[in-house]
Amino acid sequence: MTTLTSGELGLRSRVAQYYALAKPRVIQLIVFCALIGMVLAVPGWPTAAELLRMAIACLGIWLVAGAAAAFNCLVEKGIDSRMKRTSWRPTAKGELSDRQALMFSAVLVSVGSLILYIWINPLTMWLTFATFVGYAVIYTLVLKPLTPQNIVIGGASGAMPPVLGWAAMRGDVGPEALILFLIIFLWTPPHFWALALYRVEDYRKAGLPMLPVTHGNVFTRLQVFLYTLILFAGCLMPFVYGMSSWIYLVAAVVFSTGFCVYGFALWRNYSDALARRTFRFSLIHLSGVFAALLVDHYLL
Ligand code: HEM
Ligand SMILES: CC(C)=CCC/C(C)=C/CC/C(C)=C/COP(=O)(O)OP(=O)(O)O
Repeated sequence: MTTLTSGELGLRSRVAQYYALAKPRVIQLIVFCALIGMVLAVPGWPTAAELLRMAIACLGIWLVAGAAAAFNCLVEKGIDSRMKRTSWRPTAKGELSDRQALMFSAVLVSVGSLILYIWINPLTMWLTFATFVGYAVIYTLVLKPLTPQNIVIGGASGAMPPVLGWAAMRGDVGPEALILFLIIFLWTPPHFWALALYRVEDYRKAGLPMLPVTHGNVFTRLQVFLYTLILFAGCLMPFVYGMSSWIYLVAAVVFSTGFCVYGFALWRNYSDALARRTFRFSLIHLSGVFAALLVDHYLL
């Protein structure tokens, strides 16, 4: 067994702190959605060159998205330190200084943008950079402290990954990519408000105007349910438009029915535990729907 010196241990925990700043779990799903955009943009099985292009584009998007997350952690260190869920973040705890977080974000966004510009195409680079600005500046700095519709408007940034993926492979923005954008855009409010319902005290303490804080629990539950219904319709679009076949349709109906059932149950009979399960199901829903697009693309 090898024993680590205190220097090596220090380095490991430093790396872990920077890694945490990039919100790796959220970014994983973001990059997965971008990858599906790439997969659908290439008819049939990809060649080795296309696979390499997908890998490079995923890396570039991962880096820029990580930079956006790190910038968010820096700007919100005060808010994060007041919320139970986020008080552990290295920026909130003062383990990483403002300068370190800013440098980290600047390096990631620069390297990621350069990768996209040189090896993918300028359109993907600019769209990804606009997404960075949308989340890091418009959502985090302007919308989040301003209006309970913050996550609806800001959700446009989170919905961009399939568009970025499509642009990386085709060099344009096709209607198929916009349909995938619509799905994530409609998915974001029930995803976030389910969480905000059981974290309402955190948001109240932090002074953020999230919907359950400004409009209360009952109104937010109704919004979650209504959005799951519109999302159901949105998830049918890939089939209706002819991009996907019955395999996708079956999966989309099953996952979206599940989400509507959660939305309905939460609306009628609230508990924090059910809101937590609804939030967790939102992640299963989006991962499942996008995985179904992938399976459908290669099987039929
Ligand atoms: C404005 C849009 C969004 C907001 C406000 C939002 C908000 C949140 C929040 C507050 C959490 C933290 C949950 C926790 O710490 O317990 C979370 C988790 C998560 N979100 Fe979102 N989200 C948004 C968009 C997205 C998008 C577009 C994706 C992916 C495509 C995504 C994927 C995830 C994942 C995978 C987690 C779980 C992370 C974990 O387990 O640590 N979110 N989201
Ligand atoms: C370039 C590119 C593809 C960027 C993607 C943009 C991005 C990182 C979207 C993710 C959305 C997200 C992490 C929301 C968290 O909301 P929050 O900041 O309100 O959550 P918090 O309370 O956990 O900080």
